[in-house]
Amino acid sequence: MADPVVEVTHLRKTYGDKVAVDDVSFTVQPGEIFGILGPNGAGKTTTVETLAGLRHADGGTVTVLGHDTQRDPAAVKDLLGVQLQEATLHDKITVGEVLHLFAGFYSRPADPGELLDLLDLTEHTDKQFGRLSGGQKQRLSIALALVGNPEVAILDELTTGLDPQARRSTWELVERVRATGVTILLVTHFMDEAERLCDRLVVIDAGRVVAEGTPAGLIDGLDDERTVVVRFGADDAGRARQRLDRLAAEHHDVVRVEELDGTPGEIAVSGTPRVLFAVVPALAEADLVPEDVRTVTRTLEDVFLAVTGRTYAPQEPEPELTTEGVRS
Ligand SMILES: Nc1ncnc2c1ncn2[C@@H]1O[C@H](COP(=O)(O)OP(=O)(O)OP(=O)(O)O)[C@@H](O)[C@H]1O
Repeated sequence: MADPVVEVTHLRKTYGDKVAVDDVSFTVQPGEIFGILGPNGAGKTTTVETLAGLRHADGGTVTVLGHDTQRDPAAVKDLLGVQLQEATLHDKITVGEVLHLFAGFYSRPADPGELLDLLDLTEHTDKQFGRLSGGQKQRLSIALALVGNPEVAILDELTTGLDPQARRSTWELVERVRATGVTILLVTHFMDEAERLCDRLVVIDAGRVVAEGTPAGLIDGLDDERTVVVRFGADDAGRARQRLDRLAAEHHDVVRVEELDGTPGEIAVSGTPRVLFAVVPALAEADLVPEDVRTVTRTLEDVFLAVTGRTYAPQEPEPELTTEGVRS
């Protein structure tokens, strides 16, 4: 395997009594989109800011292409491009001006024209920052992270506040940037974003890594319970529930039957990977024709639930940390 581009080992960072990052380790390989995923306050931004040498670590080491970012932050200045949350620029500065200004800070900057093209900003070159839409501002912030021609780009909460279409086009841009050879460290609290974009990721909760792997590998590593959801109209719902409850008592592939909140008449039947083979004949035999049948696809949210015991709520109130980094 190639030498890692980023290597974080036992990283620890406190703010007074608060342990924001507690013994975090991971490595990022060249050309990867590597995710740092977790709810608000989990310690993601602190991790990447410390990794970039912008904050002082209390323990552990971080190297970027072999350079220790704590001991020698200047050595990584040209190697690492950082797009952090809520970049604010003067309202009157234009897209073209700000890119040229930032390009002047680096020894071998990217071509601003090429960057504008890459990020679909060419037609907005003369637009003032204050007049850009949310999506355009995000694209400019990615361009600014790339203007130094870095080997590694850190993108932090890129799509927060964007509408679904702008999110999807931002995802395509991130893939376009990776295709140029830049390794990407993507910080996000969106599970779907991590699942869609990341080759590998760490899930961070209360300052600690609680899961690590590829999105598919993490999901496949869950137990092999499967769920089928069937929906019935008001006339059949009661009879269907009774039939499925009986099935759960009789059939070893069916473990649980629950009515789902929200949509009346929706019944979830969980069991082994063969649960579907039990449900369909039982319903057919009783002539119960569902209005809808779907199987539940498992996601990183199920991984989070499995490793933390909590439902994933990205905006959940911050966990209280004790000095040991344990939720009190
Ligand atoms: N400068 C600071 N002083 C004190 N506490 C801080 C500081 N910055 C962050 N924290 C705390 O450290 C913890 C981790 O914060 P951090 O911003 O790294 O989390 P995050 O996962 O990036 O969340 P978010 O997505 O909300 O930024 C939080 O409890 C936060 O309140």
